[in-house]
Amino acid sequence: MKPLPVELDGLACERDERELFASLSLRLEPGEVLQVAGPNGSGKTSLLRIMAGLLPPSAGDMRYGGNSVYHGAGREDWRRQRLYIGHAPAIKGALTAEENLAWLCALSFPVGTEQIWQALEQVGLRGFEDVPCHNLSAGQKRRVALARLYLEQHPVWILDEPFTAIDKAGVTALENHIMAHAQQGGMVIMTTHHGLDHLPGVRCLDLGQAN
Ligand SMILES: Nc1ncnc2c1ncn2[C@@H]1O[C@H](COP(=O)(O)OP(=O)(O)OP(=O)(O)O)[C@@H](O)[C@H]1O
Repeated sequence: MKPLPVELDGLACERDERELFASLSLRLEPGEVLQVAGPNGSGKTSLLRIMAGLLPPSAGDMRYGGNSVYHGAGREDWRRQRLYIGHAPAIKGALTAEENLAWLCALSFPVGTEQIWQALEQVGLRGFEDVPCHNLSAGQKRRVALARLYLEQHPVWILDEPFTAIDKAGVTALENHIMAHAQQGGMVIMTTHHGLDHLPGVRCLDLGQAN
């Protein structure tokens, strides 16, 4: 499923009465990858949460296919279209990788055990399907969360620091998966301190220079 265009229209964010960014406007088309860059504290996570519809902007609007993602039917539609994976893996330690994925996907796109095992294999977790997640390493926990990118069908991915704690081979595999999603017409918005200059066509929004 191809996404519709995303438009940021004069977005601003204030936290604790400090302006992080203002007058942020841009348009993203299907097939685009946007890297949100900037120093620590510049507002990258805040912007991704605003774009995911989890934090209201202090000014401006964001539209998906022409409808505001903050109100009415546009809000509900946006939540069905976008997959947000935050910088914390957001998985439950007492549950296995398989149970975590079944639970996370049930909210939007119920999946079977076979599909979950295939996704866990894709992220290098074959043999760890039944292990409680508190017994996994930091990188393995993040891989469990990232397995959703192989399971769910959202056209827009919003990823906060997806490469954190991932080893070199895992980074390459994830970069390839992100680029393949874009080549199929999907859209990816992500923050990372990891350089992406080697990937063709990635747009960069630098919050360190946005004001
Ligand atoms: N829940 C919150 N309440 C108030 N202020 C917050 C909250 N979360 C973040 N902030 C503040 O907003 C600013 C931007 O934080 P944010 O996490 O968006 O930055 P970032 O660019 O993602 O940083 P990093 O590169 O360190 O992850 C920081 O000064 C932070 O203290």
